[in-house]
Amino acid sequence: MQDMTFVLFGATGDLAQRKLFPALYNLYLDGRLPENISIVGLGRNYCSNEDFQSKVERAVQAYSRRTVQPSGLQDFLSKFRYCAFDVTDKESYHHLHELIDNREIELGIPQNRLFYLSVGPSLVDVITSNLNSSGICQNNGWKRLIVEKPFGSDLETARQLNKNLSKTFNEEEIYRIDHYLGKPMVQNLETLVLANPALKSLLDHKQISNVQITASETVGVETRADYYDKAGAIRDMVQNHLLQLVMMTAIYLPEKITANEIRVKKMEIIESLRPLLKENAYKDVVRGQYESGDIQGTPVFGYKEEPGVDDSSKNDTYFAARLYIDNPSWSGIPFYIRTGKRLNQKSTRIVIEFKNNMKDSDVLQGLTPNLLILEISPNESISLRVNMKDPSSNRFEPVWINFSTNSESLPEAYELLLFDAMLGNATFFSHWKEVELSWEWIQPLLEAYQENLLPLYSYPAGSTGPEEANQLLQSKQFKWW
Ligand SMILES: NC(=O)C1=CN([C@@H]2O[C@H](COP(=O)(O)OP(=O)(O)OC[C@H]3O[C@@H](n4cnc5c(N)ncnc54)[C@H](OP(=O)(O)O)[C@@H]3O)[C@@H](O)[C@H]2O)C=CC1
Ligand SMILES: O=C1O[C@H](COP(=O)(O)O)[C@@H](O)[C@H](O)[C@H]1O
Repeated sequence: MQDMTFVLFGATGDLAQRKLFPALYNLYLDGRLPENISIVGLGRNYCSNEDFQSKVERAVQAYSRRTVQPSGLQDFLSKFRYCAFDVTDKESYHHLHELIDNREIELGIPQNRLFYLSVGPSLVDVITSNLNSSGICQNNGWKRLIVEKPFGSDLETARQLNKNLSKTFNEEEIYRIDHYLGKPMVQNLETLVLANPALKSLLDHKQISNVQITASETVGVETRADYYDKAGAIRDMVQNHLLQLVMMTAIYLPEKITANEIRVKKMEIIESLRPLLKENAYKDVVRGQYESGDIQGTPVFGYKEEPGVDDSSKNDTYFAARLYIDNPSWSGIPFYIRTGKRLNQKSTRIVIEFKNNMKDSDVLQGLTPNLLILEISPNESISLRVNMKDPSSNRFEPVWINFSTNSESLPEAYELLLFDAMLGNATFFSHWKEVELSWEWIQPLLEAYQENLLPLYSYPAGSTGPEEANQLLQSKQFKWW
C-alpha cells in the first residue's frame, strides 16, 4: 500500500471516537496501514497534538474490539496531528495545507491525500469547494474523498451535491461510504452462491415466496436529535443501508465478476424497483414513531420527550415497506423491509422464506415454511429451518441447521472499508448512479410525507413496531420472521 496523508474532518465527533480511531488501530495491529502515514484530525476547538493523541488512545481503549497492546501504541499515536479548523474559515484551509505539506516533507512521503468527511451533510459542499480553492487538492499524487451518508437530503439536493463534488473530484475519486456494505456477512453475499453450489439450487427463485430485510435497533435518538429529527428513518437508514441490502440480496452471482460489474448489477436491481406513487404509497409503506415504553426492563422516554426533539415532531423512527423488483428473476416475489429505533432487539438480518406447497393433513401436521436466515449483526450466522417429524407426537417440528462465526474475531465494517479506500478499491462503496436511483425511488415517499398522505402510527418502545406493519404481510398470509 502506498504511503499517504489521511485527513479526518470531524475528528472530535462521535463516529471518529466509536468507529474510525478503533478501525485505524485494528488496521495498524494487522499491519494493514501504510508503512508511513500522516493522520491529521480536525475539529473547531484548539487542542494540542498530545491531548489529541490521548483522545485517540481513550477512544481505542473504549471501543476497539481488540485488546490494546502497550508495545506498538506510542508508534501508532505518533502518526496523529491535530489542527483547529472551521470549515467556513478560509484561513483554516491555509493552516491545514501547511500542516499537510510539512508532515509529507518530514516523513518523506508522496502527496497522496485521502480526505474523510465525518461531518454533517450540510458541511460537505463547503469543505470540498474550499479544498479545491485552497490548492490542497492540486497535489502531485492521488486524491480521494470519503463522504458519509446521508448523501443529500432528497433527490434534488443529492444531485446538486454530486455536481458540486465533481468540480473537485471525479467519480473514481469519490468513495460514498455506507458501512452496511462493509459488514462481513454483506460482503459474503457476493460469493455465497458461487462458493456454495448447494445453495444455488436452494435459492431457485421459483421456490422463494418472499424476502424480508430487518434492521432493528434498541437505541433511541441518543444525542443526535438535531440531525435525526430532520432525517428520520427514511433518510437515516432506508435510502442507504436498507436499499443497499436489497441490492446485495438480489444480485447474488452464480459466477465471479469484476468489482465494476458488481456495481453495474446493483444498479440494474435498483433500476428495476417498481416505483411507488405518492398517492398509493400508504398501501405499501408504514411509518411509525415510538412512544414511551420499556427496553429490556428499563423504562424509556417516547421520541417526542427526547432531548432536542420538538414535542410536536412528526418525524418517523420506524419504516416498513413492501417492494417488488420487476426483473425476470424476482418478478412477483415481494421484498419486505423494515427498520426502527427503540424496538425489542438489535438485529440486522435477511430472511428468505420458501414456498410451502404441502398442505397440513393427517400425515403432515405442523409443517412450517423453510427459512434461510442470514444474520448480519450483532452476530453473524447462516441458518436453515427445516421440518423434522417428532416420532412421539407424529407431528412435524421446525429445527435449525445453524452455522455461526465468532463475531469478535471478525473485522469491523469500517476497518474493511477504510482499508479498501486506502488501496483504491471502490467495490463496496456506493456509485453515484446507485445513490441517485435510490433517491429516485424514495422521492415520492418524501412527497407523500410532506403532503400528509402517509399516516404516522405510534408504537411502544420495546415492541416490534406498529401493528400496521404486520398487516402489510398478512394480506398475503405472510408474517415477519
Ligand atoms: N455516529 C454514528 O454512529 C454514525 C454517523 N454517521 C455519519 O457520520 C457523520 C458524522 O457523524 P457524528 O460523528 O455522529 O457527528 P458529530 O456531531 O458527533 O460530530 C460532528 C463533527 O463535525 C465537526 N464540525 C461541526 N461543525 C464544524 C465546523 N463548522 N467546522 C469544523 N468541524 C465541524 C465537529 O467538531 P467540533 O464540534 O469539535 O468542532 C465534530 O467533530 C454524519 O454525516 C453522520 O450521518 C454515519 C453512520 C453512523
Ligand atoms: O448509519 C447509521 O447506522 C446506525 C446503525 O448501524 P449498526 O451498524 O449499529 O447497525 C444507526 O444507529 C444510525 O442511526 C445510522 O445513522
